Amino acid sequence: MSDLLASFTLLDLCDILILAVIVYRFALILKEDVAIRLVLFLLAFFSLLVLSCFSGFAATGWLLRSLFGSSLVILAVIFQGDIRRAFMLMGRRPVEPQIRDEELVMIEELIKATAEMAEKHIGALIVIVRQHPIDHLLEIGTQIEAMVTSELLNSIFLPYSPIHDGAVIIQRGKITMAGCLLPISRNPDIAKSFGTRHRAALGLSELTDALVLVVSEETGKISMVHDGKITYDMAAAEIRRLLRKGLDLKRSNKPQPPGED
Ligand SMILES: Nc1ncnc2c1ncn2[C@@H]1O[C@H](COP(=O)(O)OP(=O)(O)OP(=O)(O)O)[C@@H](O)[C@H]1O
Repeated sequence: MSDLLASFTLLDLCDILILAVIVYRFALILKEDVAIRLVLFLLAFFSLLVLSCFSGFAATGWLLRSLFGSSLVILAVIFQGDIRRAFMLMGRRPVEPQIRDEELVMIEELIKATAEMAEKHIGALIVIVRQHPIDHLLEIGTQIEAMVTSELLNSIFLPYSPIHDGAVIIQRGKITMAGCLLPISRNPDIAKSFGTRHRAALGLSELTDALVLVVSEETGKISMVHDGKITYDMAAAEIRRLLRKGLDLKRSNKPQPPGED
């Protein structure tokens, strides 16, 4: 030990300090963005390798030369997560919602109807059933079996229509009921500004996976409710995006009957 200390020079001290800096910088680099990390890592590595060749830093030179031999393996280990992600992205096609033409038409009808009703401040509540059945949660209602069209939705919710109060239910791409009472949410955190129409939408969405569109009679704003959450004052593009996504998820979760795509 005393021999070791006696032969310890200033050069050795610098050598150890350099090693400490390399380890420290290396730890910091790992926290940064992958591309920057890679460039910085390679730059630091080769600069130090060259430096150590022309200086007397034996330990640093030895370490870097040893590392250089297996640098590819080391890089693969350090960046394994990023490399895996890059390969996965390379092999993956962009995910577009898989949605049928009839559903696209239905979505456009819903967007048209809600926009028209919002403009005229006609209140509306429209439930789009996905996987969970909701029949046991509906109190009253009138059975209908009709295509989803903006004209029909507009006329159902007209104030003098006998079935304008309550919710319209859309199942399997058809309007199946109107004038339905939904369970009201008991969530105390719902903003006081939301009345029973919005609370009914929230109540159903807390119990099922249905998507619910609400047009406020008072403000003329359109909201979408799902999973017990409300997105208030939505533009048509956002409604379209969420409906497409929601109906696509419905399909991907559900076992397909034979013959269906
Ligand atoms: N449980 C329910 N299920 C379905 N619809 C309901 C229910 N309760 C109330 N509604 C509908 O909401 C209407 C009353 O809306 P209210 O003004 O209380 O709510 P709101 O959330 O403030 O909506 P708006 O912004 O349109 O006024 C009723 O006329 C009825 O059509």
